[in-house]
Amino acid sequence: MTNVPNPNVVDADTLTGDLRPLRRTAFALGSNLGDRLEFLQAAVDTLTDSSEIVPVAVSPVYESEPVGTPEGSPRFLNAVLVVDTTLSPRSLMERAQSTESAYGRTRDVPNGPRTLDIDVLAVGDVTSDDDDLHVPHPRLAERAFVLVPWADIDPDFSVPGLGRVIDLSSAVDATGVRRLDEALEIPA
Ligand SMILES: Nc1ncnc2c1ncn2[C@@H]1O[C@H](COP(=O)(O)OP(=O)(O)OP(=O)(O)O)[C@@H](O)[C@H]1O
Ligand SMILES: Nc1nc2c(c(=O)[nH]1)N=C(CO)CN2
Repeated sequence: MTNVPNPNVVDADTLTGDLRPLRRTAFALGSNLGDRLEFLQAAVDTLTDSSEIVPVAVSPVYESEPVGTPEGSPRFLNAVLVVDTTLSPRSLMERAQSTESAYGRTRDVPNGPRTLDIDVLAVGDVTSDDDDLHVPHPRLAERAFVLVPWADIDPDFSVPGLGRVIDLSSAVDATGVRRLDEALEIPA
């Protein structure tokens, strides 16, 4: 049987202007290679350099030991960027991946050190179970390095199927997730 598009399913990217819903969206930013703070700032600048992505807040920066990475991997800096956007989860992931590539992210060693890692955490109340796109991000509820910064800036956001960010954050062990004095900026 051929694959006939379902006329009742609207791809948000094909809609224009006011027809597209504006969705509260969060990106997780991470770096454990090179000038980590500079790479996180580059991610904020690049992701928000679009009329379709309106920055809402960027979290403080946290440092933590790497979780689930090869022995001897360097420590991570992590932050969360919250935006409002009309773009679909897939467009957002494509922007995240092109931004990672622009700042030297390679994928040669599984879970190896990376200049920049950007995950799409959640896009409003949308869910996706495609093989290459899981939204909300399937590992977010176990990651203190994601939930602690996210709770700083959007505690009441309700993650589909999981509940409020602040409640998820309170439920994880945040030992070793250390807030730094250095701050990221949202471009003017
Ligand atoms: N919500 C999502 N955000 C970003 N990538 C996703 C998402 N869902 C699925 N992926 C897929 O995950 C693949 C691997 O991404 P990546 O190499 O950045 O993983 P990772 O950061 O090492 O691990 P993790 O996903 O546990 O943070 C990507 O090619 C992408 O297709
Ligand atoms: N502390 C910390 N550990 C990790 C991180 C990360 O961003 N921070 N990202 C991973 C894969 O994306 C695996 N482990």
